[in-house]
Amino acid sequence: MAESIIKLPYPKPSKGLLQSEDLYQYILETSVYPREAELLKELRELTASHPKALIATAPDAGQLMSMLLNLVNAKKTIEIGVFTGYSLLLTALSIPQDGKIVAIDISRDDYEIGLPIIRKAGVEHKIDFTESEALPALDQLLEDPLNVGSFDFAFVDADKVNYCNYHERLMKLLKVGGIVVYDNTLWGGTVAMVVDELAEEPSWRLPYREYMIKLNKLLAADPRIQISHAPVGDGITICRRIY
Ligand SMILES: C[S@@+](CC[C@H](N)C(=O)[O-])C[C@H]1O[C@@H](n2cnc3c(N)ncnc32)[C@H](O)[C@@H]1O
Ligand SMILES: O=c1cc(-c2ccc(O)cc2)oc2c(O)c(O)ccc12
Repeated sequence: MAESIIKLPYPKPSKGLLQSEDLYQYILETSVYPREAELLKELRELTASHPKALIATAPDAGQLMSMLLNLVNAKKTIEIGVFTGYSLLLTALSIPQDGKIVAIDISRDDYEIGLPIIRKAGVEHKIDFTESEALPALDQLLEDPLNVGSFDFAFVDADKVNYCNYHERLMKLLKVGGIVVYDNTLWGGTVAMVVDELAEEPSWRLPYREYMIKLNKLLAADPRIQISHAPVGDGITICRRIY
């Protein structure tokens, strides 16, 4: 109930994706928040006071991801872009006790904000956090032949400029049948905007729009994957490696 009266101080990433913000709130309040694990809610609420709260993974996208993790019985996963750990905790809660997550972020600082809640959830043992640029970290994983074709699931939510580079590496790390989810693939609806509409957008957001358009074309043309471009959160593209 309280959720409906909390006003966020920034435009929500659903902007442009649904018919209205009210409809997005309806989805969150009817179908997402009531099913959200208590400690995930605690982490989301803790993150809401962070100056960069806007970049956290949207809870409706997280809910779909959790279902995908369960559907493929994911045990060995990669997360690129941790921030305070909403999607990380969600993943850790969705995989079995002996599951493992290679979590990569250039900074540990924000991860440490959420870490006490991850510990309270009793899932820290599933997480191998690496403070690094993601590209060299993925290249290092690829050096071990045991990692090649071994991951069930990956979530990419970091520097948009490198998503296409991450894709090439993840195609090698994922097993056939494995899933990679890319976040922000509708970039606030801007991917479909025409020049006049883009004039309303802050200029710093425009390069990210270009990266997402490039990624969307690359994914649509990649015969190694089956895809679904889902308008949840800020848009996610679900890719299943088929060979
Ligand atoms: C959108 S946030 C991730 C949100 C997170 N998935 C969540 O659920 O809250 C992006 C994160 O990517 C990290 N990042 C940016 N560039 C990176 C890079 N080159 N390699 C790894 N992490 C990076 C940032 O430090 C930031 O924490
Ligand atoms: O506004 C943002 C910005 C990012 C972002 C930009 C550059 C990086 O190196 C990492 C992240 O990511 C966002 C995001 O994931 C989101 O869901 C909403 C907004 C933003």
